[in-house]
Amino acid sequence: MTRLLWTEGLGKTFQLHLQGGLRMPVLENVQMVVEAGECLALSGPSGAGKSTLMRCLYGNYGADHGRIWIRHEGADLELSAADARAVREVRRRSLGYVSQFLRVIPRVSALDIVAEPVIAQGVARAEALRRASELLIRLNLPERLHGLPPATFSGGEQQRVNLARGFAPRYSVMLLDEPTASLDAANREAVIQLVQEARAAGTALVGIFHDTDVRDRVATRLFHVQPIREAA
Ligand SMILES: Nc1ncnc2c1ncn2[C@@H]1O[C@H](COP(=O)(O)OP(=O)(O)OP(=O)(O)O)[C@@H](O)[C@H]1O
Repeated sequence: MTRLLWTEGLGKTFQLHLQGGLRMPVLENVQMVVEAGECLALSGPSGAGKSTLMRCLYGNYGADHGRIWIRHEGADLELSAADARAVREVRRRSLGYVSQFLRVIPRVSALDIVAEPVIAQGVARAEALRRASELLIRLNLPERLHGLPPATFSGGEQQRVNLARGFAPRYSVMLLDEPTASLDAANREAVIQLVQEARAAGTALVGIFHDTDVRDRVATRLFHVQPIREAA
């Protein structure tokens, strides 16, 4: 099997400067591997560190201990040691992140928001727009909304634009943070299909799915994030 994203002894401690420098260890010695075609669902109680782990994997939080590796452009790259330019390149080519909320850009249409990361990969604009439109239709976003900026869209509509933007570039590794949180049954189904197609194409996915029905249908494996008992 081909591992696409993995950690070695990953640790993360927050330091609370406003609380006299109190140290809050959240992740300790995390050994996680996700292979091509797998969808790993992070489990563990509220506050265990699932979102923190996702943010470390995307490079938003630095790791205090251990390493994070990603398969990028045919080679193993240590993401936890990569400089900002290399992280940007990994995010452009290999690593996608679908957060719960869309970052709306004033005056940019839903279609352009979805097509933008595809164009950034070097795909021709017409093809990127075609892919964007196809995904928005699959996610049931009414066509009259495709040309409008999503600032005034409903929460569920914005989340679907965000999902389309996440899936359009066909990254080899995807991180999904509650991708179905504000979706109705039909749209949850569309997301489940997208995850299954991505897996079939060899994508490795890591997700937080609080909806257990969705989790049972998309996850190939659970990864338990162990809560740490005491603050140091
Ligand atoms: N930026 C931060 N600064 C300080 N502490 C933080 C920060 N982010 C998270 N934490 C703490 O780390 C712990 C883990 O939080 P995290 O959001 O990763 O948990 P979670 O497992 O995703 O929880 P939930 O299922 O409720 O979303 C919590 O105790 C939280 O208060």
